[in-house]
Amino acid sequence: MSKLRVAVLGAKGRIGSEAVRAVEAAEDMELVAALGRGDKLETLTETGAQVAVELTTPDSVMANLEFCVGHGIHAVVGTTGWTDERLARLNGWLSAAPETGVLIAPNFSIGAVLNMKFAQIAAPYFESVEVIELHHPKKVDAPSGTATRTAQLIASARAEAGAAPAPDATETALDGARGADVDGIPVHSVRLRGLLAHQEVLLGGEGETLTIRHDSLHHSSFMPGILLGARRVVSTPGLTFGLEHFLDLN
Ligand SMILES: NC(=O)C1=CN([C@@H]2O[C@H](COP(=O)(O)OP(=O)(O)OC[C@H]3O[C@@H](n4cnc5c(N)ncnc54)[C@H](OP(=O)(O)O)[C@@H]3O)[C@@H](O)[C@H]2O)C=CC1
Ligand SMILES: O=C(O)C1=N[C@H](C(=O)O)C[C@H](O)C1
Repeated sequence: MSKLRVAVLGAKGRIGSEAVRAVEAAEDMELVAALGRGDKLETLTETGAQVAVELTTPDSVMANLEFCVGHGIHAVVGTTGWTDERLARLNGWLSAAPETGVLIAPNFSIGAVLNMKFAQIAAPYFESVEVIELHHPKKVDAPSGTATRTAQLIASARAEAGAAPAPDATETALDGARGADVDGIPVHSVRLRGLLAHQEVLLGGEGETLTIRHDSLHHSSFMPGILLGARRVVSTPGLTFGLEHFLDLN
């Protein structure tokens, strides 16, 4: 059986360098390109890449995806910074390339995907819900893509169930004291040396609390999800948002 031809974009970065090693170690894959900033995207077509694993930065991801989709190269994307406007642009490119697949995964680790799923299930049953994400201090953005997605999923689960908005402070002495507001859910970001990627969803009701916590302790936690994404995206045209769709969790 021929091997899946995979390229990594952002190959010198924290997660990209780990992805290079994971693809090289996968028996059913061949690493055909490992690109850093400034490297030519044409390498992807020259090397016959079938899947590009995109692990760069929010300022680079759109140009990379425009090239990939425009050349029929499937993409597995971990890079953050997704807005409705960016998703609409990506969907526009995909509509002109109906056989091409793109997976955007806010988080590739199974524990983080389950953290989001469990939070979604629990959210309607508690009066109060808040998200705390904790990351290494070199992380480029805040809040994390995972926390933003978690809050969106929580908010839609609560809206569907007809849950009332959580009670909140009527006054704050300092801006930011209640975190960022993502669809009505407070999201708090901690940046701390020694950490990698962590998230707590705190839920509170009458006389009880529930805490759903996940810890990524090493970038290896993201690798099975990236490899699964690469294997599945080639037969999944269009945009898939969230690894849970490839884990059949929905
Ligand atoms: N979905 C998930 O599970 C995960 C997602 N992430 C996300 O992945 C992204 C990268 O994170 P991280 O590895 O920590 O960041 P790093 O800054 O360590 O890595 C990003 C790398 O991409 C390079 N780069 C920038 N632009 C381009 C380009 N146009 N082509 C090729 N390479 C480029 C950077 O080069 P230079 O240094 O020269 O700018 C850098 O080497 C972030 O958005 C992060 O949030 C991270 C972990 C897990
Ligand atoms: O930058 C990181 O490190 C991570 N980024 C992703 C995010 O923003 O959610 C995934 C994970 O949290 C690690």
